Amino acid sequence: MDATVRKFSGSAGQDSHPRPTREEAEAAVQTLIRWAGDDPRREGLVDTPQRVVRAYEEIFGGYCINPADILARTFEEVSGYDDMVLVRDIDFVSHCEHHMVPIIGKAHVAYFPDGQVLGLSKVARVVDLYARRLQTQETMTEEIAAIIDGALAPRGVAVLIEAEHMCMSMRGIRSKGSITTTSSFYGVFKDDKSERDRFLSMILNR
Ligand SMILES: Nc1nc2c(ncn2[C@@H]2O[C@H](COP(=O)(O)OP(=O)(O)OP(=O)(O)O)[C@@H](O)[C@H]2O)c(=O)[nH]1
Ligand SMILES: [Zn+2]
Repeated sequence: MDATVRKFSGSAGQDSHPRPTREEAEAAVQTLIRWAGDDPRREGLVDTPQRVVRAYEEIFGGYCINPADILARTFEEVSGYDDMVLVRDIDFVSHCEHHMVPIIGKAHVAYFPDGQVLGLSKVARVVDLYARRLQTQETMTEEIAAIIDGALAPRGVAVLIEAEHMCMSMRGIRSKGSITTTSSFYGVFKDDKSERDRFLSMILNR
């Protein structure tokens, strides 16, 4: 595959959108520096376009990872364990797709296994993958729940995300410290209020 084409895109379905070259991306950063009112030729800024483009490769590296690969390995030898598995307080930094500034938060992910469990780190890796794309909090919440549901076929999945949006605190309304909560429930968590409440009490009463 052409290295300039993103292999695994986000939810917008841009799989075949060719990437600009590194030089084009660096030139765009130079333009933004000039737009901010500074001189991209001065010493402190001269290497900034290269740095920003390298940083973007890391911050937006989630487009190049296939979530199915992360979740491909499961374990069945868990002595019949079939109660809730909850991975709580998974820190993430994402970027809002409207302003491209950080969304900083925590994700809590639970599922009810049906014969197989995931490696615990894989849950955090899935959160990290979707965080490293341009996002809305709602989309990210739903994507995490849907990929775990599809890959593991568990009896239920619950995802709750709490995050602060820098686009609300550092600009615009400048409302600091407001936290947005989103959740997505599948299977048992959707159908059984007592299990949903147990999940919520495990993460909210801490
Ligand atoms: N639903 C949702 N909205 C988001 C998220 N991140 C940012 N936003 C909102 O996206 C909206 C974009 O609104 P616009 O009116 O198009 O943009 P804007 O003029 O920059 O809006 P203000 O932030 O109100 O200044 C804003 O209300 C943001 O708060 C998110 O994850 N989910
Ligand atoms: Zn925003």
